[in-house]
Amino acid sequence: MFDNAIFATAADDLCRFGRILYGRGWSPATSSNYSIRIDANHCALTSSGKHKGELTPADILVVNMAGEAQTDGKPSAETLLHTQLYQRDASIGAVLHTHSPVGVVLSQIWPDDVLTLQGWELQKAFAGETTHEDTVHFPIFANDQNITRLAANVEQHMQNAGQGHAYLIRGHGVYTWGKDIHECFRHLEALENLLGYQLELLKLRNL
Ligand SMILES: CSC[C@@H](O)[C@@H](O)C(=O)COP(=O)(O)O
Ligand SMILES: [Zn+2]
Repeated sequence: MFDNAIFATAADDLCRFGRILYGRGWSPATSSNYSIRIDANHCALTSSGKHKGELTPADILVVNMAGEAQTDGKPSAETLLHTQLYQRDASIGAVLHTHSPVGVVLSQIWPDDVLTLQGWELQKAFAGETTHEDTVHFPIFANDQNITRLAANVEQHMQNAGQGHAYLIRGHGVYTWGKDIHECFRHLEALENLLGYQLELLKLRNL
């Protein structure tokens, strides 16, 4: 079982952040999914197919770490990409997945399977990063409609190369996480801006 009061607070937070992320243009046309851990075995998660700018608590459900719904509703099609993170790291308290134009376009054109950034002050917005002189790595996974296989692919990569702060899915979007929804949102904002800088550099260099 889970604590209903903690779930209700998490559901309110997910609705509030949905309005913010939709307002930024990062979650168009029902895309994206968001979650907040409510205890060791459960998270609050957006239901599948909902408009992210108009979420109400009725659009949020509880899933266990196997991705099984514990309350009424249809869980996000990408539930396993959330539970994969919660299962591997007990310190993760929130996960945000968005479809921002910058993330989608950059992931589509970037030729390598990892995006390495260095030299940007905003890298320090990621927990544990202390200097622009370090490099941050964002893997880019091939998009896959088989989410079980994609989640296994992500887990395998993290076991081999480390967890990092975020990853991209080619032509699809980004996933990032944090100890709570506030840190997770900070990571997402940093990621969006860093990807934007990189895309702008590519444009300028092609001029
Ligand atoms: C509306 S296209 C986007 C979806 O296919 C998916 O990638 C997505 O982000 C939202 O899926 P959902 O099942 O609503 O959580
Ligand atoms: Zn998606």
